[in-house]
Amino acid sequence: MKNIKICGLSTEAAIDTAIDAGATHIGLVHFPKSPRHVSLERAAELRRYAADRIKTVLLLVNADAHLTGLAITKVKPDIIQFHGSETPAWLRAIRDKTRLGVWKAVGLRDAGTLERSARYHDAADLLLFDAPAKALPGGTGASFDWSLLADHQHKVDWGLAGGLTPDTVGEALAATNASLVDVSSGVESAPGVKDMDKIRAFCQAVREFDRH
Ligand SMILES: O=C(O)c1ccccc1N[C@@H]1O[C@H](COP(=O)(O)O)[C@@H](O)[C@H]1O
Repeated sequence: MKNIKICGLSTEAAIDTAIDAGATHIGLVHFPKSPRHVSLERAAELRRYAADRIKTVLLLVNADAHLTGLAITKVKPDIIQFHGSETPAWLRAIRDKTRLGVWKAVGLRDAGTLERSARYHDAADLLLFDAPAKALPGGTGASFDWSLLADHQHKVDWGLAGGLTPDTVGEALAATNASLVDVSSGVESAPGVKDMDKIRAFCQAVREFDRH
C-alpha cells in the first residue's frame, strides 16, 4: 500500500479527515512565509491531538540550530522534513542526536539534480522529490517532469510531491511507482485552507491505484 502524506494541516478537523480517509502521515509547516505556517505551540497542540493515530511530520526550511532544537523539543514529531538547502552533514547531525526520522526534499530540475541527490543517501531516511523551488521552496502546486523518475534505480526510500491533486495522483503513481505521495495545495480551496472533500478524494484515488 502506498503511503499518503497530507501536508500543511492547521485544524483538528483536517487531521481527523486525513486519518479517516486513510492517510499515513500529516505534515505541519513551521515556515513563516508559508500560508500554512503554524506556530510551534499550535504545531505541538496538533501533534498531541494526532497522537499515535498517524505519523506526524514537521516541515522546516533552513531553520538554524536553535529553532530546529526548539521545534523538536516542543512538537516532538515522528519525522522532520527539511525543505530548504540543508546539507547532508546537517541532516546526519540531527538524525544522530534525535533518532527522529529525517526526510529531505529535493527540487528536481533535470537528470543532473537526480544524480546529485545521491549525496543525501546516507543522511536521510527518505528523499522527497518535488518541483524546483521558485519564490517559495514548496507548497506552490507546481509539478515537474515525472519521467525523470521512471527508470531510476533508487537506493533509498523516496516519495513524490509537487502539484499533485485527486485528479492527477493516479497518473503520477503510474508514471513513477512512488511508494509515498505528498500533497498540500492540491487538497485546498484557497492557500492554507484545506478542503475535506479533496482530502478524501485524494486518498481514495491512491487507494484505487493500490487496488489495480
Ligand atoms: O506547504 C507549504 O506551504 C510548504 C512551504 C515550504 C516548503 C514546502 C511546503 N510544502 C511541501 O511542498 C510540497 C509540494 O506542495 P504542493 O502539493 O505542490 O502544494 C509538499 O512536499 C509539501 O510538503
